[in-house]
Amino acid sequence: MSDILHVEIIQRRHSCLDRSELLRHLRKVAFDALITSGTTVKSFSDSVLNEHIESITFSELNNEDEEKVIDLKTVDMQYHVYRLDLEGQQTEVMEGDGEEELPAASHWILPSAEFHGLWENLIYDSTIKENLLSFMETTMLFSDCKVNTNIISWNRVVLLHGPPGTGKTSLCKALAQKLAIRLNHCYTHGQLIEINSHSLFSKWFSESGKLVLKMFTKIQEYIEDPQALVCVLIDEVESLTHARQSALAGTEPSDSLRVVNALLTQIDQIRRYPNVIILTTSNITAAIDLAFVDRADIKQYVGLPSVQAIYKIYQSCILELKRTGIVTSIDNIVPFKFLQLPQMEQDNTTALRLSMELFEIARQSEGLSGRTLRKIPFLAHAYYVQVPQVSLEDFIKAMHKAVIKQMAERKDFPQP
Ligand SMILES: Nc1ncnc2c1ncn2[C@@H]1O[C@H](COP(=O)(O)OP(=O)(O)OP(=O)(O)O)[C@@H](O)[C@H]1O
Repeated sequence: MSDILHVEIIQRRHSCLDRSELLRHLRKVAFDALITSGTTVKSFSDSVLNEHIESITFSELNNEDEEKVIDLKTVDMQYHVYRLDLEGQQTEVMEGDGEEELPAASHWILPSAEFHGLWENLIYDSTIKENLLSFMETTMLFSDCKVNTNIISWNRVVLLHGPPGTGKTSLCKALAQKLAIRLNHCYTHGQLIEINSHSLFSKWFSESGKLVLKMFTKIQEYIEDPQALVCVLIDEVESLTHARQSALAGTEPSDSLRVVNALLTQIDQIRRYPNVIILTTSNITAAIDLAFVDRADIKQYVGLPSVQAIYKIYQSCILELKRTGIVTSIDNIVPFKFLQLPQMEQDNTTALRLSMELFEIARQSEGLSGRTLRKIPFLAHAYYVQVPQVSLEDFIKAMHKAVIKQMAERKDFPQP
């Protein structure tokens, strides 16, 4: 069985070429026989491609191996042509009983420009991303082929849990976007609806389970379009448990129990549809309602990044600052796997020396969440650089100081 190489093609907005015509043309153009996985090509020697295509990205499904060189002749290429939606986030409001408007959910059409690159920029050591994607692809295949759910059962519910700031919400959004791209032979577009758990259990909302019903009636409208892949994201599902427990303990009106039950019933109803997936997250694993845990097929723990992942996150930040001209240097940070090679010990290039310094900073950053790590370069610049351009060497020094400061500040907020 040959490996699959996904070729994701973003068609320009003004392009009116139809998909098959575009692909026919693309197949005629000779690309380099060897390509590095993850490569994005933005300009082409062919004028038709330049006019109609914004970019092409080549990526292997199970490729955790950065810089892996792929021979295009040996792989099975799967093409995905799509356009990015520019509308961005829309807020769905519900009218409460007192006619006040409550923000109940956020809504995006997928693939959205807002989530472009999100998947690639989430960095984990394990194959979390790939496992989630193959799980979802199997789900969709089984639904498509109408596998009898009384014989083989699966839900369409994913639960990501773990400490705050580890990228769970972003991963759900990125997964929805990736599915909308990869499954675009089945669905013309995706709809992502992020249910606002806070407002769901707010005083106003919990006054009536009717608002939950109203919200799901709206979601149902999207589901009824068979050409749409509908992804429902429920963040912080532990608030659901909290609401149920408070209701049982009598500290909150029993109405909130009705809201929780209404929500669970609605989830059960919509997860039967072949074009629906439900993505949920929680920061407090122990507190998730069992009623909910049982519904999830995938319960994936998302933890704090390891040194290797931290190094890669920092590397991507530096690359971005180089792209934008803030960090100036001819040297590049060496990919993590090359740092480990024995022959590197004899190599004393500036790039290697700086990369080893970055590795040391990564080591000192262990324990920080992905959210904090992505702020370090900003803090480094704001506190210790303060000029429009800086050399890579000085910037790495500034990052080191920023990490030391961050670690010292954390001591003021001891974690339980
Ligand atoms: N492993 C990671 N790789 C790259 N970036 C990450 C990683 N983890 C978190 N981030 C970045 O941190 C930010 C916060 O992520 P996100 O809000 O998705 O986390 P979360 O786990 O849902 O947090 P919370 O539970 O507090 O809502 C995002 O901008 C994301 O890019």
